[in-house]
Amino acid sequence: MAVPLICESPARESQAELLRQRYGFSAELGEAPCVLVLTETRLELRKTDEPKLGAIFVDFVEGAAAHRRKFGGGRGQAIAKAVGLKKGANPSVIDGTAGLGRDAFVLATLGCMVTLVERHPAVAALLEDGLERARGSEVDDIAARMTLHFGPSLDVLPSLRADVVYLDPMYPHREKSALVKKEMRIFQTLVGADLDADALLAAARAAARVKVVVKRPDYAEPLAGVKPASSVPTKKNRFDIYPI
Ligand SMILES: C[S@@+](CC[C@H](N)C(=O)[O-])C[C@H]1O[C@@H](n2cnc3c(N)ncnc32)[C@H](O)[C@@H]1O
Repeated sequence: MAVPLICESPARESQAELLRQRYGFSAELGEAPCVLVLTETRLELRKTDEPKLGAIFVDFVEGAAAHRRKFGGGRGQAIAKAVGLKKGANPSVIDGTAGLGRDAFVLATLGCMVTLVERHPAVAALLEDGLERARGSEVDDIAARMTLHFGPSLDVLPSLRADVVYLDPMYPHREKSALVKKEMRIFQTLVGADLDADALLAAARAAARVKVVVKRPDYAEPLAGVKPASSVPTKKNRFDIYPI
């Protein structure tokens, strides 16, 4: 079902129409579980039957992204260690499952050139909007290191090459953690589980010069059942490392 996109700002109706055409959004609200709303200032995703959950949007300038940029631990963070951000080394990275771009933003903040690949049209549109708002802001230089490709990684990866390919596919949540954070609930309604994720490992290996890094929940099997050479653990996840 096409995600509807409605426009709350008369001044931005032509931009809304451009987004509908580019990503195949519909102009009718219909009975879709989620709706994109173009407000005066940003693009938001809302869950239609649970409006109290609030909205999802991409914000690289303020909020959690700003907090992590300033106080997140820099190159000491597990993701930086996994990707191989040693002193002076800024590997190029393809993020093959970009989502809301949080991990990609962390890597770009630390100096990596990051190519983001996202196949879900609503998520790609949110990312595009977040990147646009980052331009000309205090994180302009970081946004300049991020390039977005809309499409499935299995199609896009063969034409790309980078030192590291990073993957973070959605993983079916355990029964008990079904009451995941409100944001995840909206996101899961929209995107669902990435049931074809296993196929990504081989495509990622073909595109990477140095290594593939896969983020997994700590309780999850390795991607495609392939044992990594090593892992960097965090509180709830781990980064599995596959050297080339
Ligand atoms: C768990 S989220 C990634 C979160 C991301 N690491 C972040 O920091 O915001 C997974 C995302 O990958 C996307 N995705 C999954 N498989 C993909 C594929 N084969 N090609 C492109 N995007 C994919 C999903 O649509 C979803 O948005």
